Formats: sequence, structure tokens, C-alpha cells
Amino acid sequence: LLQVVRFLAARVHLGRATMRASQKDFDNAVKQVKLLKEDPGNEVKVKLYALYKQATEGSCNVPKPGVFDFINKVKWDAWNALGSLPKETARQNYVDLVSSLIPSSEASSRGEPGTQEKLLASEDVVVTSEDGITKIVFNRPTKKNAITTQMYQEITQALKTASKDNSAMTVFTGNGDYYSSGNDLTNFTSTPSGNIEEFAKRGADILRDFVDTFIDFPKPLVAVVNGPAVGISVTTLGLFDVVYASDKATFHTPFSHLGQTPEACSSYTFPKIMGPAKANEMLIFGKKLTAGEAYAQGLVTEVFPDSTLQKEVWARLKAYAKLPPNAMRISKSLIKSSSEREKLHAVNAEECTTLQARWLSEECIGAVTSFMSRKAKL
Ligand SMILES: CCCC/C=C/CC(=O)SCCNC(=O)CCNC(=O)[C@H](O)C(C)(C)COP(=O)(O)OP(=O)(O)OC[C@H]1O[C@@H](n2cnc3c(N)ncnc32)[C@H](O)[C@@H]1OP(=O)(O)O
Repeated sequence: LLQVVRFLAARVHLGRATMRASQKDFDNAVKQVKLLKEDPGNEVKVKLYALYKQATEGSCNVPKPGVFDFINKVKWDAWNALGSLPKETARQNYVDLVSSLIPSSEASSRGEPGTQEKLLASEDVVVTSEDGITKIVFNRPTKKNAITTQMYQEITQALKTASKDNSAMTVFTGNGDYYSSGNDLTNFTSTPSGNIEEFAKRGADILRDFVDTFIDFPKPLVAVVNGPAVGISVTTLGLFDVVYASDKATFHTPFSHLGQTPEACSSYTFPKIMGPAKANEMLIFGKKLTAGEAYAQGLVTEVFPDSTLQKEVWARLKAYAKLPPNAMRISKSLIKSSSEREKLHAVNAEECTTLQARWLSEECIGAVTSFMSRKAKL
């Protein structure tokens, strides 16, 4: 009981930071509880009961049950322990608690340590869940993990699913020697109708949705940059919470070389992270950074020797994934506030509109044609 009271008291505090759930969210959560496939256990049921009562009726207003009425007494104690917690906060806490119990349709539960569950059956983007970590892997090693149109959509979907599953965090990494060589340049030539305007419009829509999903991702987002990263696989790093890198990783944004312009909010995040002077050299002149330079400029959290990267990073991440998930999410929402996210969405929209026009430019078409005809490589 003491544990229950402590838990609820903690939620009083946390709840003040996040009063966001609408009545509709709450009603949905109430319905979801009835559909739970697994019994969440008595402790959780008591927490749900107390939060439900507080959310719907306010502070405990009924007499204490008799000493031998054990079950009702435990329930009453839990409700009473919520004190004067505002109804909206109780509603939010109820929604949070239910969402931590319910995996979304595609998602799995956290799983027992050591068991890995594959969540998305795609060859090029592999999504698994293990030890509280949803892992999204760029898996086109023979093409240096270049990102196809389909992969953007799969990653968007995987992130949306991961935002609701029971994992504590999501980690991106690459299979093979590259993290990712960025946008697959054959995307430009594989438009079914061959209509470049149509490609540009569709590409801008897909890109905008892809980047929006990173902006809104509510849990810790970590990149394990196992090798060179190019283009969009670099710019998205500005939207991650933590970036670990191999000492073999490099960071290259050759937008001008390709007749293109920055995306994934990097025109805003990079100057903020590393200062305009360094960001300009990367984003305008395409200066490639070593892992050490990226660390010095604040884009990378920590660099590891390539030979120990996997062992060290995954041990650390598994320990982090055991931290209280709601606390991590709430910390993240304070760091990336709603006004900051609003700004990021606006930047994303503007960058996508700019790119849509750029993709039709002679400069861009020429650069892609050179790559396709094997005349140019970075
Ligand atoms: C719709 C949303 C759009 C969002 C826009 C984002 C902007 C960007 O991401 S800009 C960055 C675009 N990326 C590039 O320009 C990289 C192009 N690739 C290269 O310059 C080189 O391949 C490399 C330096 C990455 C690697 O060179 P290396 O000699 O080691 O290997 P390769 O033999 O060139 O590569 C193996 C294989 O992979 C293919 N490949 C690699 N990267 C890409 C790519 N980005 N797009 C398409 N294909 C790529 C390469 O052609 C090789 O294929 P083959 O074995 O079939 O020849």
C-alpha cells in the first residue's frame, strides 16, 4: 500500500507538468482498459481505480470502509492518497498509465530480457523490440543504406508505432559499414509516371511527414552512428536526443554539390547546436566532419572506438531503458517544449517547399544525372 501511495504521490507531482489529456483521450483509455488482454495485476488496478475516481469525482468524498473490508479499504486508501489532485491531472495520469499498459496493434510488449521481437517485416528497414528498446535499422548495406521512398514511409510508420508501444526509447542504427548514405538518388528517377513535378510534390509531402514524426516523437530518440552518414541521415540527428558515434563515422551534408538545400530542420537546429559559423560551413559548403569534429561541435554526444561501440553503447542503452519511462518522456517534453516543436514544424514546412522547387532545378537534375551515369560520387 505504501508503494501505491508513493506512486500516486509521485504522479501528483508529475501530473502538474503535463495536463494535456482531453476528455476524449480519457474516455478512450477507459475503453482500452476493458480490452486489456492481460491482467495488469492488483497494484496497477488499484492505481487505475484511484485515478479514475479522482478524474471523474474529484477528491475522495466517501467514508472509510471498515477495517475488515480489505479490498474496499485498499481502494479507498489509494483514492484518498491522491488528496486534492486536480481532476485534469488525474485524467492525464490515467491516460499515461493506460498507454503504458497497451501495446499498439503492431507493437509488441517490452518483452523479457534477451527476447527480441520483429515488429515490421521489411527487408530495408528492420524494426525490433527488446529490453525496452525499439530498434530501427537501415538495412540496405549493399547500397550504403541509401533511403528509398518506401523506406521513408516505413520509418515514419515505425516511429508512429514506437511512440505508442511499451518501449522506453527508440534507437536508430545502420547495418554494414555505413550508417546511411542519405536519400537514395534513384528516387528521382523512379517516379512511376516519370513526371518530375509529380515526384517533387510527392517527395516533399513524404519528407514533411517523415520529419514531422521525428519532431513529435515523445520518447528518447537515440542514434548509434556506426559509420559514415550523408545528407538526411545527418540532418535528422539534430532532432535526436542523444547521438553516439563510432570513430569511423563521418558527417557529410553535400547539399550545394547536389543543387539542394538543407532539410530535417537542420537550417534551424544546426546553427543552434554548433553556432552559425560551423553550421554554415557544413550546410552551405558541404564540409564533411569527422566523428571527433562532430563531437566537438555538439552534434554527437560521445564517440566510441569502432571495435567497442556496439558492446559499450548497447549496455548503456539497456540500463537507460530501465529508467521510469514517464519521467523520461516528461523531461523530453520540457526540453523540446511545444513552442519549440511548433517552430520546428514551421521550419520543416519551409524547407520542404524550398526543396520541392530545388528538385526541379537544373543544378539538382544535373547532379543526380551525374551520379546516375557514374560520373560523380561524393
Ligand atoms: C524524398 C526525400 C528527400 C530528402 C532529401 C535528402 C537529401 C540527401 O540525403 S542528400 C545526400 C544524398 N546522398 C548522396 O549523394 C550519396 C551518393 N553516394 C555516393 O556518393 C557514394 O555511393 C558513397 C560516397 C556514399 C559511397 O561510395 P563507395 O565508393 O564507398 O560505394 P559505392 O560503390 O558508390 O556504393 C555502393 C552502391 O550503393 C549505391 N549507393 C550509395 N549511396 C547511394 C545513394 N545515396 N543513392 C543511390 N545509390 C547509392 C551505389 O550507387 C552503389 O550501387 P551499385 O553497386 O549498384 O553501383
